[in-house]
Amino acid sequence: MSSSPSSSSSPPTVVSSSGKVLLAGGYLVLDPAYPGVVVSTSSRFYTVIDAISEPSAPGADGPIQIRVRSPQFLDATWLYFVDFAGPDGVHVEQVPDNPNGASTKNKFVHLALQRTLALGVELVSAGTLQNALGRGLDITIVGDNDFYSQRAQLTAQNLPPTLESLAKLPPFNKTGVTLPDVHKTGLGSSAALITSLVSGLLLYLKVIPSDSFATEGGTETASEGRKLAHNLSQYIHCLAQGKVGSGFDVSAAAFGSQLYTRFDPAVIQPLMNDVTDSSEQLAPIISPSNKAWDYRVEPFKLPPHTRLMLADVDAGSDTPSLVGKVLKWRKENSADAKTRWDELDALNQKLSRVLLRLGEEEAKYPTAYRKAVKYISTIQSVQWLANPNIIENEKVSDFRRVIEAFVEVNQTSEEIRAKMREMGKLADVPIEPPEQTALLDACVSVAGVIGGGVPGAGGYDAIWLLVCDPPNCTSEELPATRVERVWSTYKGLDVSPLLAAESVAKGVRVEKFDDVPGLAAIVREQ
Ligand SMILES: Nc1ncnc2c1ncn2[C@@H]1O[C@H](COP(=O)(O)OP(=O)(O)O)[C@@H](O)[C@H]1O
Ligand SMILES: C[C@@](O)(CCOP(=O)(O)OP(=O)(O)O)CC(=O)O
Repeated sequence: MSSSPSSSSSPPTVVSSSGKVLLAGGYLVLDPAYPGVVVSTSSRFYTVIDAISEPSAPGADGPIQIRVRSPQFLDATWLYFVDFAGPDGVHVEQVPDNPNGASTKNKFVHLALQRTLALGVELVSAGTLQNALGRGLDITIVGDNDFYSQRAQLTAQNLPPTLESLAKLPPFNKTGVTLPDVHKTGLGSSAALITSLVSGLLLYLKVIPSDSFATEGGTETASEGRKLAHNLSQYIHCLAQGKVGSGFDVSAAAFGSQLYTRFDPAVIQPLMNDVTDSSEQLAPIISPSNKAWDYRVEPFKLPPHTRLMLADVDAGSDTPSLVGKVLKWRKENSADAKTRWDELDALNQKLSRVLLRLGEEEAKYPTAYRKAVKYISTIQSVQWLANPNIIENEKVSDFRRVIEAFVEVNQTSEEIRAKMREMGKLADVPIEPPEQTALLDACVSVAGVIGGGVPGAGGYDAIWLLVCDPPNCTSEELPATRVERVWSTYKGLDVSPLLAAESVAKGVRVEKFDDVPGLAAIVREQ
């Protein structure tokens, strides 16, 4: 913006939300009968909201302005005027952000501003909201590097595609391209973006209490403010995407890792008309007290001393076209599809149960658990129970039971892969295409690798692995190092690791501006 007003001196509001990986339950999770195993990632989206403190021209009393910038991209500044005078409560209109009158559009950002302010008017009144907005807002949105492919940046710096190289890149690295041209890695950028922006606005404008994100995610424990932010984000995300997906990505961004059961899309149907100023009231529908929000978020997390590894595979698949074909096959073969989905669901649930059980084992028998992880971390999974000596250890039963549970994770994830491949063949969809099968087989046979698969809809996008991560090991001893070696020398596909691990924080989190490495620098640069 050419005449950008300066920002206030108090620290800005910073709200982040996590990315997602659907470990198990792809396609099935579109149906409320089947839960999905969702892991939220340490890679996050950050929304930074600051007040505009001075009039744009001395003495001028201009309109309320909201400027949104995504400094990782070219041509990514959007300026909006907010008007409370019209008949519709609140109107948010994009205006050119430079004297030439040219500016790109961002439907996701525009709808997030428009619908969040509209809900705010209903919940706290137009006057209160106007006061909270003051002269306007300066908003910066950034995503951790993992959300976008860093291949070009690594090549430009002559760095190999390894975790070590990725760690050397500056935080919130510039992509050098416009948003439509960026290569996404599949961590759910739009869901994380919407959830952090909506949550940040609700908090900044005091539509929800300041401690809304102090409690953890999960439908039992989450605050009403977190649930409101989730419901509103689900609605805006569906509207911006022009479709209602299962919503597991927004749920991961809001609540963190979980077993997710989708909501009935009928709840938001009355609001799905894409008119900027709809006369339909949002609050009665979006409110967490609306019983029609029937999603379920059950606790889930990966076992201790294991590590999620993700890799982006530089080929890419179009999720909506895969989904369309699988759902068509399901419709045309309903009896067979039901049997197969029920079988897959039983395996998905078995996987989540045994992963959770491992967490309980660690809590009860930390020493035996640690020893078991250390032991299997140097051996291929097929050999984990092969050595008869492991039953001669002292504390034999705890130690062996932990190993057996890891074997069950391994076998179940392999069975899920097989069933997904079968479904892919029947529906004529490359859910786990042969190139991905070869890559996964190579990875899963590495010593200390517990299991793996293609996340979400599958295709040529990415792979996930769960590997042992025993404490007090040198990097050479770690399974992750061996996996990285496989990836970096792999010939069949171009495999590039992502830095993300499982998020320790559950979904939306309030951040301290100066504590997030690289955030202040990118926000302050103009
Ligand atoms: N850093 C960002 N800043 C602003 N908008 C973004 C950013 N990243 C993604 N988006 C929005 O999300 C849209 C991409 O959405 P979508 O194609 O659904 O991606 P995904 O599969 O990652 O969720 C972009 O067109 C843009 O509107
Ligand atoms: C098929 C699905 O169940 C899972 C798709 O998961 P992905 O992680 O593949 O999704 P994208 O972020 O759109 O690439 C569709 C859904 O649940 O919405």
